[in-house]
Amino acid sequence: MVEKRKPIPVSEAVAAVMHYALSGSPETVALEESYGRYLGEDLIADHDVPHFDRSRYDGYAVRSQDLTTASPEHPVTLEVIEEIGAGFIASKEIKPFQTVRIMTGAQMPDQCDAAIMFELTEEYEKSGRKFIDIDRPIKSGSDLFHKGEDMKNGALLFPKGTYINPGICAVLATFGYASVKVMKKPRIGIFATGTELLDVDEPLVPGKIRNSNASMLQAQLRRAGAEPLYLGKLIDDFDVSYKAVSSALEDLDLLITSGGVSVGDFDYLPAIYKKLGAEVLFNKVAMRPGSVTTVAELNGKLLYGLSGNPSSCYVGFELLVRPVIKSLLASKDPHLKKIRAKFQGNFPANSFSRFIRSHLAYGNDGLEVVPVGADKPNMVSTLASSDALSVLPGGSNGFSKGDVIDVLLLESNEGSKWPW
Ligand SMILES: Nc1nc2c(c(=O)[nH]1)N[C@H]1C(S)=C(S)[C@@H](COP(=O)(O)OP(=O)(O)OC[C@H]3O[C@@H](n4cnc5c(N)ncnc54)[C@H](O)[C@@H]3O)O[C@H]1N2
Ligand code: MOO
Ligand SMILES: [Mg+2]
Repeated sequence: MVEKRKPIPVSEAVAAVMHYALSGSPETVALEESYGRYLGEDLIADHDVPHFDRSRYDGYAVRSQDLTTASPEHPVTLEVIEEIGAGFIASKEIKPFQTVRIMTGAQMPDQCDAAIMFELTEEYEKSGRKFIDIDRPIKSGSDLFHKGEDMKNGALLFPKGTYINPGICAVLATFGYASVKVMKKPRIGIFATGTELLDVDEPLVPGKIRNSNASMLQAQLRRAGAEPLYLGKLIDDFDVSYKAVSSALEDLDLLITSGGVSVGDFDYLPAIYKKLGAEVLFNKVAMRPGSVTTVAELNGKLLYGLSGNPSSCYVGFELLVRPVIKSLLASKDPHLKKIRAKFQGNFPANSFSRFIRSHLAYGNDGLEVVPVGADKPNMVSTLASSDALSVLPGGSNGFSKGDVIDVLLLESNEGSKWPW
């Protein structure tokens, strides 16, 4: 008789896997390799940025107290005594009613407290000496980049686990990090099971389909910040699959299989977990797609039996594998980013929670979430056009256009804490 599985709520499944989420360790990479990685330590400013007052414009460095009476009728005249390009510093003391030409970004002379752009001055020569006229008062501090205004010495800039975007690369360079401590990429193995599977470069034949889950999972793993190790496809044979799974575990943080996890005659994963002595945390989750998602634990390592159906595999990954990877990457918000948006579909009541492949759109009245098409679990086309999942909790009366619902973002580097 076929085994009757007891579905557990999505929240319980998430809690069960997060119980085994380990913290990862850091490694050092060159700054140029750090983009897209996650900080392996808190980033703390060890000096002010900028570390000196700088001119905002190509113009003149002035002493604002010289200009308090300046007006179009009575401009104030200053003598120009030298010129400072970016990278140079003043060599002379600037006395009352003196000024220096200064270029954008150059260090302000100590005696000057403001800059004024060339365009607001009149320059002329008299008896071989250079002068400018200024026809307005200048506030102390104006048109400067002030010492420490960007980042203050001692400030915690970004905590460990922050995703390194191009701006953080700039900050790292600013503080002299030629090499950067980043979190090691979790090493995640993938097997695609199914005798029906053809390799991507094989021609179609009756009864067989190309293996799309392996490519999809590798991309999902990369998007989550992990290093995928594709270990190949396995035919639906117990001995072959058992041997492959048991020998793969050693060198991995976590193992994913796709397919072979339901109650079919050739679904061998449940029996493999049994023979391995792994503890099955759950083998049915009250969600669609992905209800057959099974997770087992062996010596603290998680074995994910994701569904063979592409959409079920995809959703099972995003809800249950991604947060474990993000924890290994030191994220404090490891779950998919959750926002609220106006639902643009109509779905009947369902006892299982539904995660509808969707697109987030910017409507005239705010964010809208639009189901992208048929929601059958075998479909890959709808995955291709999804950047969000509409969350329709189980046990409700159904959802209609205009309802404001939870939406999970698939492409965001931000995340959410649990519970959503
Ligand atoms: N009697 C029941 N039958 C099924 C149930 C159930 O509860 N009772 N659950 C259904 C649900 S829901 C799902 S989802 C699937 C899950 O099946 P498995 O995870 O065991 O996966 P397979 O049977 O191996 O394959 C399912 C489907 O996916 C295709 N597939 C598999 N691998 C790949 C791949 N790498 N790339 C592309 N497509 C793949 C495979 O050919 C099948 O069509 O079970 C239902 N049945
Ligand atoms: O629930 Mo299955 O896992 O739809 O696709
Ligand atoms: Mg099956």
